[in-house]
Amino acid sequence: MEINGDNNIVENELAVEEGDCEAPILNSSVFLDHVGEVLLTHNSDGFSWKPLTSFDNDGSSCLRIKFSAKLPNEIKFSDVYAVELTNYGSIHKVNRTNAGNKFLGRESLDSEMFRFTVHGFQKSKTQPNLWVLAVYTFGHKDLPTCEMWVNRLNASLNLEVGRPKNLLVFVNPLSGKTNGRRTWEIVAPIFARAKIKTKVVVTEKAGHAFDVMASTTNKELNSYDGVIAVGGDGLFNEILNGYLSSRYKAPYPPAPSDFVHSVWSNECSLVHNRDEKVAEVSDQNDGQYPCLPSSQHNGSGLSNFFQDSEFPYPKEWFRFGIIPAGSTDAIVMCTTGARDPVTSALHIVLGKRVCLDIAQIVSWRETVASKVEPRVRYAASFAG
Ligand SMILES: Nc1ncnc2c1ncn2[C@@H]1O[C@H](COP(=O)(O)OP(=O)(O)OP(=O)(O)O)[C@@H](O)[C@H]1O
Repeated sequence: MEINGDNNIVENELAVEEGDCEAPILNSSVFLDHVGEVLLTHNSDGFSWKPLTSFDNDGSSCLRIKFSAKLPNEIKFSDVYAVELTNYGSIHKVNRTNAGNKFLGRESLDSEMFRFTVHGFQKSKTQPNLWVLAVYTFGHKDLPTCEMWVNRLNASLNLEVGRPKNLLVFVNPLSGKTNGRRTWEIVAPIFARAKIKTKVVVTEKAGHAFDVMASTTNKELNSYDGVIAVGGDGLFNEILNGYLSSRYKAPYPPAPSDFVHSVWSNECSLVHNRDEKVAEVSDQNDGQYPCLPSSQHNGSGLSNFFQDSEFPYPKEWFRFGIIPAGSTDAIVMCTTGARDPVTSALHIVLGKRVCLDIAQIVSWRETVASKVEPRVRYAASFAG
């Protein structure tokens, strides 16, 4: 490790393995707010720091040690969502004084300097599914040093894959107890810091999000990395249904009349009440699907999904997110495991994802003109 006399950055070329094409490890002596002077090190997958002032060895006789030990001293880039230069200002340093006195072992000193801030999260100790914002502010007397760290850390963040850059956000102002707008105001700064562009649509009535999703052109939809619901389960389902209603091309299962006809012609055992149009397969056929007309049943139908030439599979994944503001929020309990808007926002900006199974539910209804028409709904399952 090298630190020059002025505490400026020194590239530690020796730390780079031969043939390693990653950026060389970078070390700097900087000040970490509320901790003091540290040696900050940029690694291949994150950064870490070590206090530069000596501490008592036993780790128990000085409050300062206890204080420092509470903080993590290594952060992975996968857990960081923004790095920014902050204004010139105070850094609180902790200076050890009265070393022999364990109750007076710390003194806080403020210094003015240039600063940069790293935004990440920490898991709550009591509820690991709950993520809380963590902010690390570093300071140095030279602006170029801070700028260099910001550039270097941002360059590493840019290598993180799967993070969204542009999102369509629906806010239901009436969700829960009219929580939607307030919830969005709480989490919007997280998206802004992460430099994620958001187009926000505040819904005006039931069905608004469905209509927007169904009528948005595929070209416009392609410009987004995903769609976020700030609301409850109802809003999420509306978005999902609006998205799929005009785009999903799977064939429907047979109408009850086709089903009954097919079953009779195949002489399958069936209990059928013509009046109620209910068909039930006997035990003998449990777990099979023998009575579907072959013309209508072509497996899952997934091969037809998104084969619309206007909607070529644009991205490997089109994502749906939910920031809970509703009255039950069952979906987030299955995804993040915490009914907390900040946790959800962090999952989204960091590009975390879970697989989503979609079930198509078709029910048949008879119209006034005695025509049987399908009524199609989609439901998401997060079982994985
Ligand atoms: N501006 C609006 N005015 C009235 N209804 C709306 C509006 N925006 C969305 N909705 C409808 O409100 C329904 C419920 O919304 P949401 O799921 O966000 O909140 P919620 O309080 O959790 O409700 P629920 O428990 O019924 O799901 C949605 O299905 C949607 O159709």
